[in-house]
Amino acid sequence: MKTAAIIGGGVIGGGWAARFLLNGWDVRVFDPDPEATRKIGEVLDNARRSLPGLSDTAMPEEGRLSFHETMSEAVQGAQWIQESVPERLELKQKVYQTLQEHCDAGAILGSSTSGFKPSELQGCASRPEQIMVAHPFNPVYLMPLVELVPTDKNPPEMVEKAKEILTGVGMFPLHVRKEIDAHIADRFLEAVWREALWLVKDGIATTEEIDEAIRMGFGIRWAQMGLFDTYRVAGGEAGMKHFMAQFGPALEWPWTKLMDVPEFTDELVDLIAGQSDAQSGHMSIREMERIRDNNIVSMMRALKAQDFASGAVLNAHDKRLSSEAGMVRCMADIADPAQPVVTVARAVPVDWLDYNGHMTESRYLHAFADATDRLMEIVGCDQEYIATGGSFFTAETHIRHIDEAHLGARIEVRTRVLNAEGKKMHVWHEMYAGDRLLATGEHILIHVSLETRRPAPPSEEIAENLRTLAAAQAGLPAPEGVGRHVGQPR
Ligand SMILES: NC(=O)C1=CN([C@@H]2O[C@H](COP(=O)(O)OP(=O)(O)OC[C@H]3O[C@@H](n4cnc5c(N)ncnc54)[C@H](O)[C@@H]3O)[C@@H](O)[C@H]2O)C=CC1
Ligand SMILES: C[N+](C)(C)CC(=O)CC(=O)[O-]
Repeated sequence: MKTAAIIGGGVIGGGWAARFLLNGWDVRVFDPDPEATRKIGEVLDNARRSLPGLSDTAMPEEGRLSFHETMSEAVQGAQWIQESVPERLELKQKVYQTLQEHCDAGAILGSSTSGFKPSELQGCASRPEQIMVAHPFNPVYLMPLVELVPTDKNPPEMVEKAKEILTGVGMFPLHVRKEIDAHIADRFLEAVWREALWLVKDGIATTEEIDEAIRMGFGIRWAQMGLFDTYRVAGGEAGMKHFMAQFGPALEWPWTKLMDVPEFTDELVDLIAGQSDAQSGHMSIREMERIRDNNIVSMMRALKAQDFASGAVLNAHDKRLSSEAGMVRCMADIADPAQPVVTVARAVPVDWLDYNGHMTESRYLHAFADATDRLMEIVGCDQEYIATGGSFFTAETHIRHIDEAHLGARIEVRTRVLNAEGKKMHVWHEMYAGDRLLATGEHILIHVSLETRRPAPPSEEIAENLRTLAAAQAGLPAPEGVGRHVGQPR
């Protein structure tokens, strides 16, 4: 059993709890705050409505969540212990001393610290080799990045194990090779934060104007290509050297106030907080979290389609989840060919919804098209085969929309091959949420040559696999609604 202990269940600990739990781990929480159960419950509600939407395959069954009165009880049986107590070094060191009196010597202790170096955390620990920084980003259940900062006290196999575990819960562990205050990413955030404080303090821009400057421009660019690749492209055909030649001199100009820190007076705090209230005070933090989560999921799903940056991390995680869930990928995986084959299992993501608050009509076809793609792969019409010049084109589709699906609903498509003769394949999909039939899709596909773009016979292997499925499933009752057309009299 995979078990994680979460020590400190605030903003970040709650996010870690959701990340592990929704990826199938049992999660044991210790937090002395009497409100911790409620707070984590609310974070979990948000995670449940957003995280499954990042996957194009079903997430595993949730693990078990438990709350414990003591740290010693919480760490029992945990292979991963994530410390997310407030950012105070002496508090964190004290927590490690207690943890190490009770936890397994082989467990990994990750710290969420935004800025302390791992050597500082290991300072007075009895087993420093267990402790490393695992610095996440908020919301931890959606953001892939975790800065993993070990020291030379951590055995390399423990560092590898840590990477494996973090990858296994869908994260992107960035190995920070040399420890430094605030790691890599927080140094940037700190620089931007400082500059922004100056702009507000000096009355140049409001908090809202600064946010617009980020979200309408470089924030979008950074999310997909980062800093250096973005500037390389900005250098035009001559690339990075030209970019640096053009903008290098600006380093000498007064383009930044980064060397100075604005004095953190009550006046400055009130100025920023007042502008921030005016900007977004009409929304609750939970509401803002939901808006943020919808946006992040939609943007990352767009990157998924490009298999790029965080989208590539999500695709790799989907592959792992799909194989762990035992999704059928080839004929040999099919346990009983006489039964419909499960070709899609997933949650309804936020970008599949419409103004009626349910899965929009085109996404029914999207899901059925994914199911057909999976069937093609199963019978041998996979990427490798397609590269040889054969494929299927869809010639006709009839969808019946029978029931609604809402955000986060787990849907499953069960597929039958009704007929497969020569170049033609007749497919029947049924989409379910639990026992509820949501839709049926009936499709005729024609095998084609990608060279002539005309019908052509499939390979003998594909033809044989299709015949096998059609013959095995022929004993099932004819599907209700098969062969129907839009029959409304004029
Ligand atoms: N908030 C953020 O944006 C980020 C914070 N971090 C880091 O995560 C850590 C936690 O920060 P937040 O979650 O933001 O703080 P938070 O204040 O939301 O949560 C801290 C939690 O720790 C609990 N706690 C206090 N003493 C404890 C103890 N002795 N044992 C167990 N729990 C205890 C508190 O009751 C509280 O629920 C910090 O090290 C912070 O630097 C990392 C990434 C982002
Ligand atoms: C502001 N912060 C230093 C706590 C930020 C982080 O540590 C990471 C994040 O999520 O922005």
